[in-house]
Amino acid sequence: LPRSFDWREKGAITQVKDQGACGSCWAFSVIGNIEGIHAVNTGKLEEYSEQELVDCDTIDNGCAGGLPDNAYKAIEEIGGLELENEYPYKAKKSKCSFNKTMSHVKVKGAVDLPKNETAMALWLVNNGPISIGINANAMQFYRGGISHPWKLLCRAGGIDHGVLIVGYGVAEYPLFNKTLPYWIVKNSWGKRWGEQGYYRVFRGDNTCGVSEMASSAVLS
Ligand SMILES: CCC[C@@H](/C=C/S(=O)(=O)c1ccccc1)NC(=O)[C@H](Cc1ccccc1)NC(=O)N1CCC(N2CCOCC2)CC1
Repeated sequence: LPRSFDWREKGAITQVKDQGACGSCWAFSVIGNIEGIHAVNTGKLEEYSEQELVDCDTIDNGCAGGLPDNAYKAIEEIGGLELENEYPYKAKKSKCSFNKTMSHVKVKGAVDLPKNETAMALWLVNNGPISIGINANAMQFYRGGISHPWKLLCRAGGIDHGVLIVGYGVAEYPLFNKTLPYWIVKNSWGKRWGEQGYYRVFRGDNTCGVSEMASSAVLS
């Protein structure tokens, strides 16, 4: 297992987006995963439409929430994903305008990863970025650095947000003879949030439930 890994360096991650005043985090998490897996499989990085999920995924609830596992199934049923610039984001649910001839990628299934951060890191290196559910309590006031809140302040059972793990690393603090392993997480609250839109969270003790709901699409 490499000591650190970052899919952004391999051109598999698109720019950070802003979901706006719409509870569509689940759609950004899933689209980010599919963009990454497609890039790893084909060498081509494309931006797919979160708005298509908000409008056309009838299993989930648009701006009122959703689950990645539902979304993968919905994309299979819808018949694929249009590009971001063909079906742009509006931060509100509107009539589904999916055009089957504009489908650029097809989902044929999904995998739920083991609830084990070492297995997740190995899977990430071999396959691509991972969609996860996370308790966002520690993200509301995050300004940067490696977030490692007390368990009782960020319960693994209180998952309420969908985000994307794009890599992992280890921070060294020789002065204190300390090393901190962390996950690199892509959020969907704009580039000005956190570290240019990213969140680094401690890796190794299921902080904020990072290993509770890890999943990925399987592309055809
Ligand atoms: C109102 C929805 C808010 C939205 C994310 C909004 S958010 O703006 O990113 C944010 C998150 C946390 C703090 C502050 C702001 N949250 C979700 O979509 C979360 C994301 C999530 C939760 C658990 C595991 C994985 C992913 N999901 C949810 O909110 N839900 C899960 C699906 C559920 N459906 C009910 C009907 O039957 C189908 C399922 C609806 C509630």
